[in-house]
Amino acid sequence: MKVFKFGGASVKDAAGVINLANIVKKFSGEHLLVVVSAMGKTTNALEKLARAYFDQGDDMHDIFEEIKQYHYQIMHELFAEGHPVFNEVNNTFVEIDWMLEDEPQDHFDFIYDQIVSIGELVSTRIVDACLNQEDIKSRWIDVRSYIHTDNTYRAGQVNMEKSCADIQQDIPALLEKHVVVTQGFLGGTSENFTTTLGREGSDYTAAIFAACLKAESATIWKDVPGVLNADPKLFSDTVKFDELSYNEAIEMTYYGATVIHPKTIKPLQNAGIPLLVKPFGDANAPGTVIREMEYQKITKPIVIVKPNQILFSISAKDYSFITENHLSDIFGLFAQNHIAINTMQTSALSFSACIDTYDNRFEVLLSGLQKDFKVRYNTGLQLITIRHYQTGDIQSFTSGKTVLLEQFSRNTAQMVVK
Ligand SMILES: Nc1ncnc2c1ncn2[C@@H]1O[C@H](COP(=O)(O)OP(=O)(O)O)[C@@H](O)[C@H]1O
Ligand SMILES: N[C@@H](CC(=O)OP(=O)(O)O)C(=O)O
Repeated sequence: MKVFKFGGASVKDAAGVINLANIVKKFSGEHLLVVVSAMGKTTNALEKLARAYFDQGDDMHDIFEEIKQYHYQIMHELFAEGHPVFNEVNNTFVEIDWMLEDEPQDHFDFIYDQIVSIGELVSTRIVDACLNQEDIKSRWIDVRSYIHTDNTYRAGQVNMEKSCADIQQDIPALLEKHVVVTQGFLGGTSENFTTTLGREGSDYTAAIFAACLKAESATIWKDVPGVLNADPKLFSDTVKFDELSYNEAIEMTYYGATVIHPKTIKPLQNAGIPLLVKPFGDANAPGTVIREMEYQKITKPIVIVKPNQILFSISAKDYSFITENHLSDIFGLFAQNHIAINTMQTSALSFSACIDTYDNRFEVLLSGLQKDFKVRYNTGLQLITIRHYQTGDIQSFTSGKTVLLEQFSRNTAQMVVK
């Protein structure tokens, strides 16, 4: 069997949904499980809705209306009046309408997950209905009954053992007769609440299903020809990799290459399943195969630009050295606030750490650090990572920018720049 994952860009309009159905048709002899994300930029819009509801903003009904109209427009292009999918989608939207009628009682992350998750619940109803309309026998399943997480809302931690047990129990029989369609990015807690796995987490969902079902491969269909040496939205002279080792792919995604969610590779590597990254605009194109490779010679540097970075400089208040005890306290605070460090450096008197811009967690971390340390920080920075660099490469990426921190290992150069 194979697992396919279609992201927001591939189902951003009615033509995208039809294109998905045509790709699935090409694989009609195969057992297929299809993971789908929310349509287009729906998750961003739902994030705005969650924030507006939590803050009781005047615009919350307008934001939701726009989300509904976007989906209805696509549905009207795909289905005749009275098709049962209109009811299914309405029922999902109505749950949020009811929620918006009352004032928020729960914490933001919980509310976020209950609202944002409808993007995938609705997109999969539409894809499932379209496949059936195109004479592909499709079956919609609710992923929240299969991907079991703890209750860390917005960053659900997956219980692989429990998830795999349920996936293995039910899905193979369904695949005998149907293309199975399910939601990326979502999970369910033991109390039956909805969680999300972190932004862009649908790739990870596909990897979990592939690993549990011992798939022959997982394919993520993208708006790019495959994995390139840099983001084509930022650089014009990119080259595609025909093949990439799991190791290189993990390093790229860890440093911020957004083409694949960072958690995707591990379950696939552990199960020895290749990950194919292919263009949804040309289903016959080879794309990139990510697999186990003893050695890979990379001749063109890989460049990853991570925006919205904050650089901390932390020093003791009494001018003492940064000791291992200080470091232990500092790392403890980062861990308590679930904040990952993207790159770091120590000197005699200070410890520097570069992190993503998280909404409210940054303030909590800052006030924790300020109790015992002198803290300075810069926001709005970029972290540039260059893998397999030549010395001459660095200058071209930093010219005209102020370099606030730089670090070089044999393979990897990193610069935090303004
Ligand atoms: N190294 C890279 N190779 C290819 N694409 C990249 C790379 N780094 C970043 N990207 C970006 O990833 C995008 C595809 O991922 P994404 O937008 O998350 O797709 P989807 O939401 O449809 O799954 C591309 O449009 C491209 O801008
Ligand atoms: N819809 C979610 C999950 C996801 O993975 O989306 P995409 O596949 O479009 O990146 C998000 O935007 O974060």
